[in-house]
Amino acid sequence: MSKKPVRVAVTGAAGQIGYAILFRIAAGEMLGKDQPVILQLLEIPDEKAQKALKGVMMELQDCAFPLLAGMEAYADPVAAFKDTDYALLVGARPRGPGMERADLLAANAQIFTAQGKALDKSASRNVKVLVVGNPANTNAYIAMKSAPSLPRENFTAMLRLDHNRAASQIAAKTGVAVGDIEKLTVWGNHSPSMYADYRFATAGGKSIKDMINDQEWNANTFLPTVGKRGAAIIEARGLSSAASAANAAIDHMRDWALGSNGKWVTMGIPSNGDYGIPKDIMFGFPVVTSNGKYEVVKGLDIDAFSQERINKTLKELQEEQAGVAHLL
Ligand SMILES: NC(=O)c1ccc[n+]([C@@H]2O[C@H](COP(=O)([O-])OP(=O)(O)OC[C@H]3O[C@@H](n4cnc5c(N)ncnc54)[C@H](O)[C@@H]3O)[C@@H](O)[C@H]2O)c1
Ligand SMILES: O=C(O)C[C@H](O)C(=O)O
Repeated sequence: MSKKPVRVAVTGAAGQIGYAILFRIAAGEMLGKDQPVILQLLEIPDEKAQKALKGVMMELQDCAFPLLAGMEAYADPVAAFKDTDYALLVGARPRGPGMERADLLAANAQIFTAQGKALDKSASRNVKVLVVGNPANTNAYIAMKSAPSLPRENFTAMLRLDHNRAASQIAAKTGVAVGDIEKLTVWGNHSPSMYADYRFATAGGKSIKDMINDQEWNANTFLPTVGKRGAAIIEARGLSSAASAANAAIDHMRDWALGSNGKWVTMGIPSNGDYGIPKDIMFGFPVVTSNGKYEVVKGLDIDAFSQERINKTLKELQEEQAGVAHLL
């Protein structure tokens, strides 16, 4: 017997990431090849954006995806999030060349307050929310705080792109297959302050740290490369990353919904106080997922270098949070 369709809301559905993600969701790459989906697509109430969204929907229709059980366009978040089981909050103002993420805070705070309230009002009580729109951690924090009747652990931010970028840089450095890398994580904010940590990582049971054995490369090449990758892509394309961001969002939601089979993945989640991160800070942590839930990997040793990096990214998040406190 075929499964009952689930509802997947995607905001910013006519944008770049929307165009890269919707077809993959409808093809079953996010929730499984046996899981029908109904897409609830939100765009701003603007004629051009709504028309572009209609065009994307025409293309989705033309794919004749067997798993696409329905789709609808919306301009109102309360309607778009009605009964939704998954919400991918992508729509936001993307950073352009030379623009700092902090500049985006105020503009995006309004969007995520309204969307948090809308989720609170109309989404499934079990909704899994992933915030992709930048600044992703703080936007996720705002949405969570604006949705007091939903469990706080339902709100997450995307650190998976940083995780995947880190894995690929390590694979290129060591020659191991990227798919063999395990126990990698990225702590903190989705910003250049994030701390990609390969101290526990292995490939084929061998320590990545021992293979690299070069702290100078870690501090002066690896971390800046991963941290500034988003800016490097903007510089190269004139547009922020889209296909790789969509891919990371699919990875994040798939692992959350279907489990990571014991493997570590990185998710931005509201802290429960682990590793000294104050409660509710939306922070990248190593997690293992199963049965639709995530568990922080506990008991990892934090050395002096790591603590310094974690403190730096935490401080940035606390400053971002303080910057929006008056809106909550
Ligand atoms: N977390 C990450 O790793 C990561 C990676 C890449 C991009 N991003 C961020 O994702 C966001 C989207 O990127 P993009 O390239 O798709 O941008 P885009 O400009 O191509 O598309 C964004 C879309 O969102 C829509 N939108 C804006 N406000 C909205 C609202 N309130 N409700 C619904 N829709 C709204 C816009 O009309 C637009 O169509 C940006 O904030 C970008 O910085 C995050
Ligand atoms: O930095 C950005 O605004 C783009 C995005 O967050 C990215 O990491 O590619």
